[in-house]
Amino acid sequence: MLRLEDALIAQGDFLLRADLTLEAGRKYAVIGPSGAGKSTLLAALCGFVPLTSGRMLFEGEDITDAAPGARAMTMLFQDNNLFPHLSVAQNVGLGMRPDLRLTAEQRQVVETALERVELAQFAGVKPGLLSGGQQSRVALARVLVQAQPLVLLDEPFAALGPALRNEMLDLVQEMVMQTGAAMVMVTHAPEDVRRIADEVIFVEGGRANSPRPVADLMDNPPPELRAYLG
Ligand SMILES: Nc1ncnc2c1ncn2[C@@H]1O[C@H](COP(=O)(O)OP(=O)(O)OP(=O)(O)O)[C@@H](O)[C@H]1O
Repeated sequence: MLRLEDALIAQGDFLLRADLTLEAGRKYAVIGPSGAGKSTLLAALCGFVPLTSGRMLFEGEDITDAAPGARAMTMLFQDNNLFPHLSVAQNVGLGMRPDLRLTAEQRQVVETALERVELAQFAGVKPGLLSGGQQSRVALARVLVQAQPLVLLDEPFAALGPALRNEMLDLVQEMVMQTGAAMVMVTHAPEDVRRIADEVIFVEGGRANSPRPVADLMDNPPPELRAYLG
């Protein structure tokens, strides 16, 4: 589905190389030491950081220079990126139309997404009045209404407690299974890897390695991964 071909990604003096393929409907965990370039990889995938060299292909089409909004993917940020002056429903609606001129049908999609994350009763409320977990669910509902084939998550639930985090991870899983989307999630928690992912992208030493099946990699980690896992 998505191919990074001989890619070189630069953030200031930091360089990351990647040559890998993501398959439709698969779930990938991105792991690696702090500062290894996990966020940089996601930022490049969704177009916030340009490739210095190499190409990115989506379904065979060259999207190397495509603007973030023109890519068939959604990014969920750690801070949820909610607008405090808009209601919960409006924050979700932004996923469909940035000018919020929603048709009746689109409003129905928003309502269904809010039901899906069990927040229907908070549709008219400002996000500031919600708990951290509820705010994460608003952001998830916005991902849901966008219905893109690739969902990128950069440590989305790091600020939540363990029980709530697991609940959110399960909800994300359900969502991507329902929509058939592929998912790429950065995580610092090795225990999340088996819970959420089919495959692991290990980022280390200036390289984002090709995805490997979870069991294959976690049961027989190469020395660098063993050192990271501790
Ligand atoms: N905007 C920037 N300008 C310059 N250097 C940057 C910028 N953003 C990140 N870097 C550098 O790029 C490298 C990779 O950072 P990145 O955030 O991708 O790592 P990470 O693996 O996601 O780390 P962490 O697990 O700590 O979040 C780091 O050395 C960082 O200092």
